[in-house]
Amino acid sequence: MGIAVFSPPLGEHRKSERGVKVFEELAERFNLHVFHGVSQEVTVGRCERGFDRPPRRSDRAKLGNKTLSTPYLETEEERDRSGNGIHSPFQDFLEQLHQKYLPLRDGTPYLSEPDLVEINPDWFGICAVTVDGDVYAVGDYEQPFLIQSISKVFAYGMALSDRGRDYVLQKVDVEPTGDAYNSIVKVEESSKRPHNPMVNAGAIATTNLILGNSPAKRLNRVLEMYKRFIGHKVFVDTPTFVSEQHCGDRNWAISYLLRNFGMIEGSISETLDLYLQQCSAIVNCRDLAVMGATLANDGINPMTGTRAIAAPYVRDLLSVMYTCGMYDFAGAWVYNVGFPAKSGVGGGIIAVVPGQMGIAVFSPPLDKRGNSVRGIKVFEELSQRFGLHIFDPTTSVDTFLQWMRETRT
Ligand SMILES: NC(=O)CC[C@H](N)C(=O)O
Repeated sequence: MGIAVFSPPLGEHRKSERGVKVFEELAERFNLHVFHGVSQEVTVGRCERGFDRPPRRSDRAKLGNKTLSTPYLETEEERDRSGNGIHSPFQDFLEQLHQKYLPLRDGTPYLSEPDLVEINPDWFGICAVTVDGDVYAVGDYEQPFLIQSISKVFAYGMALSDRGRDYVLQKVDVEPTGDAYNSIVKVEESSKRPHNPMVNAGAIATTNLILGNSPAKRLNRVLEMYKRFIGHKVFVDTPTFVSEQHCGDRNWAISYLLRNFGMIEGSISETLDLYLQQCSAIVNCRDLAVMGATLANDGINPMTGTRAIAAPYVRDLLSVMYTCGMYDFAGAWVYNVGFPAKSGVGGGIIAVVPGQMGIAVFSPPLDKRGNSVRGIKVFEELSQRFGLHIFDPTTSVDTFLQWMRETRT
């Protein structure tokens, strides 16, 4: 359906005041949010072409390979290079993507200070984990690297769980900035709160909200949260943390401004340390894909069955990833790729195909916005090839999972 509201009086941001209220209530009452209950089998608005209602399980079964074999690749030969020994045309496609983009040499890896660690610009891993727990992986998917800004999604989830949505929204807004991730220009008194939790200012304010009686206990809670999402313990890379603490004048400046405007409370060094520690956690591409799959699966880790975050907050994380996850490239990403994602300067990009799978790419060379160059290419091609854009009218994303299930052996 289409919905329209007409009412002339304009409220905040010059939008029809009654209009906004009506849409907020409609969305809430009928669960119309596109990321509501992402893992539910039948989702309003995801209609297969040719169906006059959302497809049911039986409809999708009927579609089978017939409809889907045309746009997708056929298996050329039996191969077993994936994370859990799956043979499938999707695995073959990931391998082809890897081969295709490995020679791409654009971009520069991020270093907080020169020669701190060695980063190989040719590291390149791709991993997809479905809500069934199937792993498709290629290249350096087990190479450890820094989670960096991808942590912002998960810290936001913690703040929401600790303080509730209403309180967090008062402290951190959800508006995209169109500025660089570490921009300081939009941190000003009149805005009352940082723009969104995916840029540094908003992320530092978000971390400020995480509960715990001491710095160590707060850090432990963050690490425990990562563990629920990943399925195993993760560690903070101490040299990176120390280096970012030492060289991160911009983040110190942002933090002081935030406190000056009353946007954060308490010790600046305590909050900034926790933020930098959460960024310095070591993960690999497979870990990120599992974290993405957990969000795709309504907050339950498909490998362990553990709930990592309460279901109502998953939608909030996916929404801010969708609108603000790729720094000042977020608009083009939504246009071209069209599913929620978050990048980090460590070279990782995590993405979520709601209800179906998490996908992660790791490749350190970054473009000038701080996004992995190979990562962007891989996601653009994956989205186009398999019609994964959430507004793609030709391919129901539910059907993609079905196809993956049917073609794997
Ligand atoms: N975009 C990023 O990944 C930035 C993370 C980095 N630790 C910073 O705060 O500047």
